[in-house]
Amino acid sequence: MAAAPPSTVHWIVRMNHRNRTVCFALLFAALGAHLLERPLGAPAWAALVLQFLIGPQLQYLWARRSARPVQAEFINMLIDSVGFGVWTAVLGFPLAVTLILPIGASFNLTAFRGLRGLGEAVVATGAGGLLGVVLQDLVWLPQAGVVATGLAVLVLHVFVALVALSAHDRSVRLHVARQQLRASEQALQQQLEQNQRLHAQLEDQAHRDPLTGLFNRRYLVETMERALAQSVQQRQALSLLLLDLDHFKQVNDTWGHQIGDEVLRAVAARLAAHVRAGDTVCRYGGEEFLVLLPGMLHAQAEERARHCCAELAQQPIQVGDLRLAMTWSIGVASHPLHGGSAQALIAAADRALYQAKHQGRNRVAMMPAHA
Ligand SMILES: Nc1nc2c(ncn2[C@@H]2O[C@H](COP(=O)(O)OP(=O)(O)OP(=O)(O)O)[C@@H](O)[C@H]2O)c(=O)[nH]1
Repeated sequence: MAAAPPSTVHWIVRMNHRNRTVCFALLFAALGAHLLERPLGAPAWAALVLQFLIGPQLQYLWARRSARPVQAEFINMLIDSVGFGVWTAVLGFPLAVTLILPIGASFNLTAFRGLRGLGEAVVATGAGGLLGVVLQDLVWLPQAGVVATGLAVLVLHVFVALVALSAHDRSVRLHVARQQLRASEQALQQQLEQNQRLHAQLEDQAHRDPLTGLFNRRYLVETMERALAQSVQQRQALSLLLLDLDHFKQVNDTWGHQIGDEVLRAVAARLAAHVRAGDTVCRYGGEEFLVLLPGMLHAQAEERARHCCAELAQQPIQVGDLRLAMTWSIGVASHPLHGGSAQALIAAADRALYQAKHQGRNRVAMMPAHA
């Protein structure tokens, strides 16, 4: 069965309507029993019916249609308090009624409006009492019959029980709502973390070459600008190696493009395995790679390049059963020796690489300072 849609009537209006309907019916009986002992005529009965049987429904209709239902309900509670005062005085201040009606009025208004509500309840009930004295003169009949007294005490019990039930119901709902809120907060947090992971993954992918997994040229440009700025600031050297596989076209032509891809992957893995933590290895072009070496002096970079050259020349690339002898031609450039910008350094390394190729390949070359 589908759950009933939540009511659109404010919960204070609903709760007071339920409490009034039940308690006022009992109050009608309790005050009616007093009236039987003190016949005050038809107008008193009419007033009793109006306030305690018809009143709760009229008050509810008015409050639920009001643009400000809580404010309307507050006025309803003041009307209740004035009415209680009038009835207490008119009936001659019978003991039980004199106790429970002001208590009920104060309890309700205090629950909704705090200390201010308590003051308002006292004033409204007192004003009602004065009005009752004006209407009826001051009568003093504190004694009442057993039925009237018993009914009055029953009303107080029922009223307190109804209010306690509402408080319990609201605290249970609050607890459930808090748990739901916590669960959705957790779900949101997880979603956020997943999004952050995805974002980091995507960002990493955007910086990677899909074939070799090395950084791509775009990433290199960004990184090199940063690394250079840092080198200038810290007055440190920065070197770069531009490596190009020799006669790579022959691999493709002889063994096919797929084997060529495997060779590129294998040389990329070797390069990546031989760098320091802060170095950046990237695939610069087809069979061209670039290694950025922050803090490395030119002589050390040259040494590193020679090591790369020797290592590849001595250890052929293994692709399945194939052992392919490959060699590097490497151009070396350094900051500040060959310039202060990424563009100048790459151009110097490129010229050196061209020289290495021109001189017969499988070698390292570098340009003179600021050539
Ligand atoms: N398999 C494969 N080949 C590529 C890739 N990118 C570029 N190439 C090939 O790399 C080869 C580069 O050839 P060239 O520029 O003539 O250079 P090379 O044969 O290495 O000769 P030198 O550099 O002069 O020693 C071309 O055949 C390209 O098709 C790639 O991602 N995979």
